Amino acid sequence: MAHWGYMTTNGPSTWGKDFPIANGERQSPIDIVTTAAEYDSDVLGSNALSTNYTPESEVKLVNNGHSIMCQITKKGVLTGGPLGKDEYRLEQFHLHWGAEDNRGSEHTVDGKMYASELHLVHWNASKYSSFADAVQKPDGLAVLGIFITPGVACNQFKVISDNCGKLKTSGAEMTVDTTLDPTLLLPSNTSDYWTYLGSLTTPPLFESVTWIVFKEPVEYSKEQLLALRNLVDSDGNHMQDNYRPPAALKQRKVKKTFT
Ligand SMILES: CN[C@H]1CN(c2cccc(OC)c2)S(=O)(=O)c2sc(S(N)(=O)=O)cc21
Ligand SMILES: [Zn+2]
Repeated sequence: MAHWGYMTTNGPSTWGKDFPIANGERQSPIDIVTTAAEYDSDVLGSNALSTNYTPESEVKLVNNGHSIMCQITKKGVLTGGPLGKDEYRLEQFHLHWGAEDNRGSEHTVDGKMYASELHLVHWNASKYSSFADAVQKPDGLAVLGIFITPGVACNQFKVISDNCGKLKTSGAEMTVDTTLDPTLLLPSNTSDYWTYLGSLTTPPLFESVTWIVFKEPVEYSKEQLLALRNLVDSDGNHMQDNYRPPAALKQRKVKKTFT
């Protein structure tokens, strides 16, 4: 098969050919229907979600042909909330975005799409020995989803948006000699989120992700969003609209931590 992507010929509607799990029981993203989400105080209220990230001393950026990714080298831990006592290690973060501000996020909220969505990918280091070991396990991964909306610039994201111009071709990598604290990429309110069991939103679409999607969006400037749209994908086209549309909820419940 031609390499998967987001064009008509290789996009989300074709992924089921090579990745039949595309039509599975716990696929992501989903449309979050806010009135159907269930407040669940015992599981969520008892131990708050907590992040303990170590700032990166240098920033490793990769254009992987589908997104721009930052490889994490320091020890960063996510635990609590739906993850219980398990400690999930931060592995990488990347984004999905649209060609215009009216689209680009993967999760939607009552049908509303945001301009972009940032994903911080973690693996269950309490139960598995490596990312590769965890990536296919039903409780192997946890991804924080942060909605991005046009507004003021996000200072911590500058190191990425300022270097997109040097990562214009698929496979391009660079290391920027500056620090980056992933904590500062999160919204100020990290108590209010939706959570559900889902999957990777790209091939191989493994059903191994506990999704945690924050209610509060983060603002990026127009210039920062434009920088993402100037990246080039593995087919040599402008990398944009690299989002999968919502999949069926099937027999799942979305939980929320706020009333
Ligand atoms: C291309 N994108 C995926 C890359 N991955 C990957 C890397 C190595 C091996 C592997 O399977 C064998 C998968 S990944 O696990 O880091 C993730 S997370 C994710 S998302 N959008 O759901 O947050 C997409 C991808
Ligand atoms: Zn993603």
